[in-house]
Amino acid sequence: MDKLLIKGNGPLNGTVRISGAKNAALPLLMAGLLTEKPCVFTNVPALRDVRTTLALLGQLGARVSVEADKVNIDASEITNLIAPYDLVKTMRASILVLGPLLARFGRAQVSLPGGCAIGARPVNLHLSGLELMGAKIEVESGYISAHVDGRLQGANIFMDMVSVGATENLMMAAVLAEGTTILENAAREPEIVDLANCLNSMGAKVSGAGTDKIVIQGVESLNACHHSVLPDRIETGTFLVAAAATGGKVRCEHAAPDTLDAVISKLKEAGAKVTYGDDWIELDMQGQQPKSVNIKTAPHPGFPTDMQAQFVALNCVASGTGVVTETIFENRFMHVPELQRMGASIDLEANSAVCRGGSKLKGAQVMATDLRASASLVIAGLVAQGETLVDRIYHLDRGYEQIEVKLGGLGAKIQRVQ
Ligand SMILES: CC(=O)N[C@H]1[C@@H](OP(=O)(O)OP(=O)(O)OC[C@H]2O[C@@H](n3ccc(=O)[nH]c3=O)[C@H](O)[C@@H]2O)O[C@H](CO)[C@@H](O)[C@@H]1O
Ligand SMILES: C=C(OP(=O)(O)O)C(=O)O
Repeated sequence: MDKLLIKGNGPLNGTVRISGAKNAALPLLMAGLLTEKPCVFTNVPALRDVRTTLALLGQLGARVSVEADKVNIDASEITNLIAPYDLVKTMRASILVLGPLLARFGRAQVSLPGGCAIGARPVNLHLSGLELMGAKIEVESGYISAHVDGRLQGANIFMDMVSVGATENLMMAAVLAEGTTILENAAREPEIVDLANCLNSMGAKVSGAGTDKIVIQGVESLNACHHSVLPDRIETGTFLVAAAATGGKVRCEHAAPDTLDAVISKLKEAGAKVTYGDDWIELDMQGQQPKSVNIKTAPHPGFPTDMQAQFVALNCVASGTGVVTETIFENRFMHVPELQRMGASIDLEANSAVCRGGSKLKGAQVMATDLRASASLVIAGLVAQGETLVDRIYHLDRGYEQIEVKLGGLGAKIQRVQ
């Protein structure tokens, strides 16, 4: 099993190219199921989750080809409407085939994703929304079986929690439904706007994406698409935090700074100089020790839960005490015991991590437990004295494209080992 070996060696410096966003690419690729016309996606990141998605689409009968960062999907001949446990268990976003398959073919069977390390992550909002659109749904033997007589029907759907995945699934179902669907209390993440833009380029009628009320007028069929995936705001934020933690200066290119307001504001509060243009962002820590910041995660435009672990690592080496509160997932502090193994001073109190800064971290063997927890251990390893060995980096490979190569380009001493 691959591991990362990191030798803490001072400030990161240089320029890094940001990849397309995992969380935009996965729903976009699933949207390829909505049409029999060819779909071409560019700026698709080379990630384990993307490979899983393409395997899933292939298993359903779609023809898929990949040339560098370009993915072609031809879903004209779907032969199978079952998303099996083996694939769904490795990637929860597999649930996003449900809306498109049901909308286009009137039935689908998808394995229940089940819980995962960061929380229970139920899919009740996905299912109740589809039921309001006329789907009959049964959950049996670990599978969701859904069917609809005729077409899905537009509906008024109020989601009592803000869910990115449910908003995406229901939006994809609604584009081919008969009549108008209104999604209220919708998630407002930039990846939802990217999906809506892509669907509209295929002939869908979606308005309001990026607000909490999305209105979708169903159409009978969708056209081909050619869409470039939004840059990854979480990958960008991770490199910026790594630069801040090491006292360095890093410029991220092919980025989307307008998706990073909450993160930029916290980096500035930590003492970093942050500058940006349309598609680049640069952080300069000017050799200074960062200051601890308080953070509370929230749905967009609040502070993203996917950046929480990286800021816990930053707070550990900053000056002062910072309180990091997680409000989205009930078990998203698994990086804390691993950071403690490296000498971090953190107390867990309910859903908050009280991070006492100023720790001199020491390299250790640590275990990645989920995607962003892994990123926080890598950041800690870059700052720690001596060698850090991060085990189980298959989590990291789900969401970061060649992180060791990109960090190496910024001067880090990091290598993938067996
Ligand atoms: C592939 C992808 O885009 N993943 C992102 C997506 O995950 P995902 O779409 O799974 O996350 P959600 O926004 O759905 O989850 C938010 C909260 O709602 C709860 N919930 C969700 C659905 C539901 O039917 N019932 C329910 O109770 C979840 O357990 C969680 O507590 O948004 C999360 C929150 O920004 C991010 O951390 C993930 O990186
Ligand atoms: C939690 C994440 O992803 P997923 O929803 O794919 O598990 C993440 O990207 O941090």
